Amino acid sequence: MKGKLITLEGIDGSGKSTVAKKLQENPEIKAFEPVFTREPTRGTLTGNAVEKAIQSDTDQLAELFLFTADHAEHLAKLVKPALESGKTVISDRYSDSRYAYQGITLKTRLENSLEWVKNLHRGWTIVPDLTFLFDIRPEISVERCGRRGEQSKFEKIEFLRGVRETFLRLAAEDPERFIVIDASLSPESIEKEVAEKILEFLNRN
Ligand SMILES: Nc1ncnc2c1ncn2[C@@H]1O[C@H](COP(=O)(O)OP(=O)(O)O)[C@@H](O)[C@H]1O
Ligand SMILES: Cc1cn([C@H]2C[C@H](O)[C@@H](COP(=O)(O)OP(=O)(O)O)O2)c(=O)[nH]c1=O
Repeated sequence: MKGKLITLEGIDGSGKSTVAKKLQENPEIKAFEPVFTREPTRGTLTGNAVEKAIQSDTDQLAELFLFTADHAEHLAKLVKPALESGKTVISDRYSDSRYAYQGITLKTRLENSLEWVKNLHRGWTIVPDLTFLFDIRPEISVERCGRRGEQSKFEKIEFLRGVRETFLRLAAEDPERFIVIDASLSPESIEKEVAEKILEFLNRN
């Protein structure tokens, strides 16, 4: 039996991690014993490399390959084995983050950068069964990030506007897989909506 892969996507500060944490405590979700994970991975060789790249002025193409190497490692060591043993996997960020972020960072370097980045994944990635897009205006999410205290080089309003548009484009192209969430609402109402949709999906499949 193959398990289901559910991903949470959205720009920095859209509230993915907050909801992921709440889902982990939700008794009805817990009953399915999902594996919670994230990209970039934490504490791995590839995850550490990505962390250093994000904190420095790394070449954008090199950065794409580091994020993609981390995805390969994540798939091989965690996602694939879990799905093969029938488990549900819930990942805070996944391949769509590469399509949206690196699609933008590389847009002046590669012709049709979005397609190029998608093609790089073709043939070996595992496409999620369900993806929640936490949609929010970057003006709001960047302010939230400021309050959180972290600073990523990607947390710039103009840049995140492009990333948001790309995420929305990906969602429009694949409406069967994506559910777009209004991430400007309260954490409680977002968690309720996401949990309900996950339970509906898992009970149906
Ligand atoms: N729905 C929400 N409304 C207001 N603030 C929120 C909401 N969700 C998260 N936050 C706050 O915004 C910041 C970013 O949230 P976080 O979950 O870390 O976002 P992400 O994982 O998408 O980057 C945190 O300080 C968090 O407490
Ligand atoms: C997974 C991934 C993340 N990123 C970016 C998004 C974030 O700005 C940064 C770190 O991801 P993350 O730690 O998830 O940041 P946040 O909690 O703010 O959402 O890396 C990419 O550019 N490409 C990718 O493939």
